[in-house]
Amino acid sequence: MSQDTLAYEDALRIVLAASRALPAETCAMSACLGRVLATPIVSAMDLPPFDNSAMDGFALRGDALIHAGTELDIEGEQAAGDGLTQARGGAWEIMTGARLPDGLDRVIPVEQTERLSPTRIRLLADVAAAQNVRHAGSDVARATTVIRAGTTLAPQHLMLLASLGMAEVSVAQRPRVAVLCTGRELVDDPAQALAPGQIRNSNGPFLAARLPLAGAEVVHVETVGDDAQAFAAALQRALAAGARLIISSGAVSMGRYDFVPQALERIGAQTLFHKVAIRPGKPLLFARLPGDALLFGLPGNPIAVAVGLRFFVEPALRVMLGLPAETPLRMPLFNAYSKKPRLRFHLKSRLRIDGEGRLAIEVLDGQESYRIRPLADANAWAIVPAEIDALAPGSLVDVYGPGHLEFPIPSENFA
Ligand SMILES: Nc1nc2c(c(=O)[nH]1)N[C@H]1C(S)=C(S)[C@@H](COP(=O)(O)OP(=O)(O)OC[C@H]3O[C@@H](n4cnc5c(N)ncnc54)[C@H](O)[C@@H]3O)O[C@H]1N2
Ligand code: MOO
Repeated sequence: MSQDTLAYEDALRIVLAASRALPAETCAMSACLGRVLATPIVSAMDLPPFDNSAMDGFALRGDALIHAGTELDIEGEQAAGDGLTQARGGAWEIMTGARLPDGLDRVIPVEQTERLSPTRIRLLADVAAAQNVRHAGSDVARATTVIRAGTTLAPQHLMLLASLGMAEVSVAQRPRVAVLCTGRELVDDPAQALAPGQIRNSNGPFLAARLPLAGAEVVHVETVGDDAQAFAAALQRALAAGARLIISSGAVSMGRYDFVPQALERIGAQTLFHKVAIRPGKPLLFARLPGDALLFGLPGNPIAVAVGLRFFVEPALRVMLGLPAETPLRMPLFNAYSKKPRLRFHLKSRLRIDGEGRLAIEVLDGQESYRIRPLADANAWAIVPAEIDALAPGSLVDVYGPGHLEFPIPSENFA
């Protein structure tokens, strides 16, 4: 390994140190799905807001257990939505969710009663105090923290926010990101026929699709030829569009047209590292641009782009969003695996379940960084550290989901 090739852990440390948490902004409840909460949600009210019935039945009161066989007059009716009602005993016909009339303390379900006349019932079961009553504040008490800062808001959080009547929340600003694909072989327009030597741009659509799932906002996407000047001009357009993070693909390796390092030097960027002891994606470059935007120069091979995004850009996005470092899952390996020493491998993998519902991780065939078909079959990444050369089936490996906000979803059974 050449001296300027960093271990992944050292490179990651540099990425994390260069990344800054973004300030919070206010977001309407209707638009906050998937955003990261910046300030904890503290309930300003009780949930339920009032004592109410868990059953359709009759609300009663008593100082002790009311015994089966007791007969009571029906004094009134309370349906969901009915407001304040004062009761002085007797039986009140009540519906599920209806506010318990003041003065009553328990509910007997209608099927445990016998109707003696239109105005009188007999109880067919004992009724204890508080039975079938959902008390005010029993789910959420006023002034308690109900959603922690750093939570990625999902529909179940919106259920809670809606119940609390919250119109807006404070969320971390989304990192604004630009995607620049380099290479004069690239064709963006699907309607354009490929000339000899040309290929379609697949990194651009991949990055533009993955970044929003990772919590970022894509503000600029551009394809540029193999030309340092054109690249520098595209960088300026990306910055003008508000990007604070720029992801480029290609032109960071050893070829004659691998101009990204020189272009960065020319605009006065500070290269923080170039080349990491990983596969794929070894020639990955990380720089700070004048004005403090960050640039990840991802190697052009499509799987190097996917790995660069998942294991370098996404950890930076987590810092910007105020999220802690990820903890990988530990999973038994389904198949044996061996690799080249001294490089950390990021493997296209599939989380699978066996007949008993046990999880295992299968390293897929076709790990070369130009092969995109296995990525389409993958639902996870397995990591084999630099110092390990071979693993037997059943060995535990670190597993990451397809994106830092996504849990890997196991695919069909082995059999
Ligand atoms: N002499 C050496 N050659 C290479 C080395 C090396 O160490 N010494 N490293 C190899 C590795 S590893 C990688 S990864 C690549 C990275 O190269 P670049 O970042 O300079 O990328 P390009 O040469 O521009 O492209 C590589 C490959 O990817 C295709 N590509 C590029 N952009 C796209 C896109 N937007 N969509 C689809 N495919 C794309 C491009 O056509 C090339 O096939 O260098 C190795 N070489
Ligand atoms: O690191 Mo490169 O991505 O192996 O092909």
